[in-house]
Amino acid sequence: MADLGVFSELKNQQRPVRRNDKTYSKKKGQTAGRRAMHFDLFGGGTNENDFVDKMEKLTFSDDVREMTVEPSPEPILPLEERPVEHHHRPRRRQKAATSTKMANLTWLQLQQLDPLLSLVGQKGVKDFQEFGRSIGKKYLCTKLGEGSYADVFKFEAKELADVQELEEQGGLIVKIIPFKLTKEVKSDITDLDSVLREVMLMQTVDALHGFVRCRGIHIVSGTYPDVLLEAFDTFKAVRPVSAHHTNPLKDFSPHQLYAIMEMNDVGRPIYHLQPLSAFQVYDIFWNTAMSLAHAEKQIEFEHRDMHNGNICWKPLTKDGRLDAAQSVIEEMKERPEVVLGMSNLQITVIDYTLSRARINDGTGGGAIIFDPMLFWETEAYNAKTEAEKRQWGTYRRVREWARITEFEAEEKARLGGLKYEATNKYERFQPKSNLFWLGYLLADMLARTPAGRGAILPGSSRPAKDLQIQLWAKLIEVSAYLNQMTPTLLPEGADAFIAVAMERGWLAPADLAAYKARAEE
Ligand SMILES: Nc1ncnc2c1ncn2[C@@H]1O[C@H](COP(=O)(O)OP(=O)(O)OP(=O)(O)O)[C@@H](O)[C@H]1O
Repeated sequence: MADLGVFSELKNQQRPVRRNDKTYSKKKGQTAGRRAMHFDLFGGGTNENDFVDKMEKLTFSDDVREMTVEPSPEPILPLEERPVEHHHRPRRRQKAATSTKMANLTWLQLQQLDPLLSLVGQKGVKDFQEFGRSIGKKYLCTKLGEGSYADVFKFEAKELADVQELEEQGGLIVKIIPFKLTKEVKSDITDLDSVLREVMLMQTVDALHGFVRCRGIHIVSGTYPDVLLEAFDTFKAVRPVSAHHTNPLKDFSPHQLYAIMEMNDVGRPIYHLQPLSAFQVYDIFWNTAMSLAHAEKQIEFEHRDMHNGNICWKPLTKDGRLDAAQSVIEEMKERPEVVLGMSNLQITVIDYTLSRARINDGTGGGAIIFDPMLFWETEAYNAKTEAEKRQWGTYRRVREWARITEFEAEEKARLGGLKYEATNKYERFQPKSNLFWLGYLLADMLARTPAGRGAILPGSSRPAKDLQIQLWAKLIEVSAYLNQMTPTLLPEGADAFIAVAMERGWLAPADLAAYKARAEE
């Protein structure tokens, strides 16, 4: 399939990031805006570098701080409104390293942290309590959600004067990932390598349209601050179905290491959006497909875990509109040239824990970041609901394709009489995985869509009705294509798929142009 090069004109704004410690220091400095936000979270008013210098002294010590903490009493739990409709990968959160382990860090272990600290521009490990004190002064914290590894909080400015500024910067979300230096087979706390990978991926996709902005990353150690513990408890009380993590004071030692990622607020996961209109599904699906296509070209990106908790939406405009404007569908006289964007949803792909990308170092030969997905080699999860089957079926499809590609590479080498260079199968660039996840995404949304009359927005004019019927028909066709076609016959990846979609009339050239215009803004 001819590559239309539809994304080649978009500027490559990647910040070069290198893997080897010699080159970490070459990483571009943060912009003033970023630094300001970064600075805020650790108690503004002084030079951040002074603070970093102070923090430098805050490296691990051998003295074990004895600490008995009474857990806060669990409040009476009201029923959560609705259950989560996606499932995190089966990694139980287990007891973290004990305080003795943390206190016994050797010089070698401290050396281990060095690449991560260099990557985030830190000279030492910061103090988690200090972080808590400074954010507590300025922000109200709400826990938004949790994943297999992390807790995610939303920060809202307390002072009216700061509210607008924060809003203009796109809000403030903080993901807190406890991690340890070593990989243990039976532990589910993230290890240093995984954090390094996620940090590098965050920094790499940061400049790409349709991906979350990374404002800053901090490496801290210490006891979970009260301000976050309160938010943690409230979440458990209000959303017991989603709250799986136990109180961090119970789980973690006072020397626990955490990576804190500051991001812009990209709204809520799409599983919250129901029922979905044709305009919404069209926008969510094609925006995601085009963002993936662009990322494939720029950084050989594969998401590999794009379930419905990892795509978020929020209104594009300040009026908060979340679907086609009533006046537009009532007064529509003919099909508009541009359909993309009618729902007014801004779509962002998040969570790159399992993602694969080539770090852009400006040479085209940057390091490849990938998760070996060892946990997924043997499968123990028994999917029950249709939604679970869709999600787990997609992990399986990705794995099968990786196995086929590996087998083919071996065979090719054997037939050519060449020595087979063993490569981890997840290291290879197999953008078809993006197509499998796009197939999942569309099927998931179509399954949550009302049938018959409910599929058409009330008050629609005849042309608006026809447009919605047409959009649904095409989306169903695309879903069948992505989900029923044998993988070998599918295009190479999302980029090639966009070309097919244009040829088949599933995506209008004007919509592609509208996407590009927004991406270049
Ligand atoms: N930038 C953001 N803006 C708004 N909400 C966010 C943001 N980042 C994360 N969230 C919320 O937090 C939840 C968990 O985040 P995330 O998926 O990154 O965690 P995780 O531990 O890596 O999850 P997983 O188990 O899927 O690997 C998301 O489903 C989303 O609701």
